[in-house]
Amino acid sequence: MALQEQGCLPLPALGSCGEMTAVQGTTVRQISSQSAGGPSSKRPKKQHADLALDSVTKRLLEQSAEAEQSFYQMEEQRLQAEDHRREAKHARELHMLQVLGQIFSSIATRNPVATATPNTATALNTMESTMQPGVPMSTSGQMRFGRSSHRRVRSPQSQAEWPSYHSHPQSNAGLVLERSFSLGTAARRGMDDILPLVKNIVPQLTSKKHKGQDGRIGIIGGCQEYTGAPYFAAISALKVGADVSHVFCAKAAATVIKSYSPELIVHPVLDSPNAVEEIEKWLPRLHCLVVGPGLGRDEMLLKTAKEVIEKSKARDIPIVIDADGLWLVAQQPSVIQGYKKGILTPNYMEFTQLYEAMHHEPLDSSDHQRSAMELSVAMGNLTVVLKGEDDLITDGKKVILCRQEGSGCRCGGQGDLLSGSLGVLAHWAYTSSADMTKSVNPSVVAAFGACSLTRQCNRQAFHKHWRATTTTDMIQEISSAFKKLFES
Ligand SMILES: NC(=O)C1=CN([C@@H]2O[C@H](COP(=O)(O)OP(=O)(O)OC[C@H]3O[C@@H](n4cnc5c(N)ncnc54)[C@H](OP(=O)(O)O)[C@@H]3O)[C@@H](O)[C@H]2O)[C@@H](O)CC1
Ligand SMILES: Nc1ncnc2c1ncn2[C@@H]1O[C@H](COP(=O)(O)OP(=O)(O)OP(=O)(O)O)[C@@H](O)[C@H]1O
Repeated sequence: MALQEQGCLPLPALGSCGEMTAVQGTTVRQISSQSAGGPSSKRPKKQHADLALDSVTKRLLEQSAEAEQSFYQMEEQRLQAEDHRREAKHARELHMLQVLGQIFSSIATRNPVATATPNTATALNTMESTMQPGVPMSTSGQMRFGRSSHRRVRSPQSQAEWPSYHSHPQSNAGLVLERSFSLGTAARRGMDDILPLVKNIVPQLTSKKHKGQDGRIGIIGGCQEYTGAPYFAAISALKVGADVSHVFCAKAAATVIKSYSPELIVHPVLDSPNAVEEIEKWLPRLHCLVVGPGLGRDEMLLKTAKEVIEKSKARDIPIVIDADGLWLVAQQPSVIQGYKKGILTPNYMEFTQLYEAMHHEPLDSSDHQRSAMELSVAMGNLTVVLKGEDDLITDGKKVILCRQEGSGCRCGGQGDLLSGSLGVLAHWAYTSSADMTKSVNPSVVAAFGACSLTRQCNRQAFHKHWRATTTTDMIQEISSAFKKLFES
């Protein structure tokens, strides 16, 4: 208004109105033709020109006001249309939720002792992918698929007990839902539920303990070709908080591994004729075994690894199997099949080999969760950690996703960091009371912790080193990543 009083036109109105520009053009022409007149007619012509200018300005102001008004009208109509569209979408989503609620209730009623079999799980996954979880239901952002469906279907008891999934038949049905939703928006919710359990298993640092009590970990691996992998696993175990880390490797690898770090205890025994006896001597002192990083595929080393696994099972310690150890399992599944404290950590390639070895048919790559559960069940409900864009953890009854943000840097050796860390966490999880893990499978809790930690290390190292990130850089981050995730 003030601008108009000063004779200035509102710019947006002028800019948005073609007619006005034309009027303005006329005005300019009129003014210039009038100012081209002779000196004798100066005064009357000037008065005439002033009058013309006044009327043109008035017209311009009127048109500007009209344009402004029509602009606001159009904007109001647009907003109304958007409101209608949003309301319709909201109503459709609500309807979908009601239908799903009914379906889930009927599943729970028809099958009160339902367990999360791969098939049910897959059916639910399919629904979930149709629902595109993660999309807010309303623009207010108050209601999201995972949470609202979850409220509708789970009984208060199962909700209170989650993630305890062995105790109550109804909680099993609720669990299936939890699982299906936990793969979407509530995957983060699932993470939120497991993370406190990982925190629970971390032992207190106290002056009352002696060396070794927080973990003595053994790594079976390291040969002529691969010295980095067992080192990464062993040093990661120490950095996570184990007190002692042993590496049982082939002679050719021992001096090299020792030279990387004085912290490690290195036994050059893996290719010696009495390898099993040499390693067996140490087993009573070990809390957990990690088999496979840098093991290679030499027949003799694999045979030794197999026998060491057998001896360790008899001692009831957790056994993490990674890398070439998984090759061994693919050849001879019985070596670990049915051993509840066994944890397999395949990457996708290793997973495919294992799956096909167990099922004698090609892997259906369209449903990783189902396949991972099937593999776990076929292995006797061993915990399987399928590493990838999301890490998928299952004991055949439930699937948990770890989506801790990592980075796009896939330097070799990250899996070794994971398996070494997992060794320590598995020891802590199995020596914690059931109360601490809320009766969740300790292997699952430990696996979730190790995956989160590895990914967080990857993220932190990547922030510092970008493309140059290596596993050594990630190992440097273990201390602060661990603190951030589990001690804050
Ligand atoms: N510094 C060291 O000492 C290190 C030693 N290490 C040790 O080396 C040993 C052998 O391990 P490994 O990495 O060569 O065997 P593995 O993982 O089967 O890859 C073989 C091929 O499979 C593929 N592939 C892999 N992942 C995939 C995926 N997600 N999705 C799809 N494809 C995938 C890919 O083939 P591509 O398709 O690229 O041709 C890859 O080349 C083992 O003992 C290990 O501990 C490592 O720990 C690294 C650090
Ligand atoms: N596409 C991905 N996006 C994000 N993180 C990933 C991705 N793939 C793997 N990771 C992470 O990297 C870690 C190691 O997985 P990876 O598949 O590299 O194992 P690996 O091949 O056995 O490793 P290694 O090189 O030690 O043999 C896992 O914790 C996983 O979370």
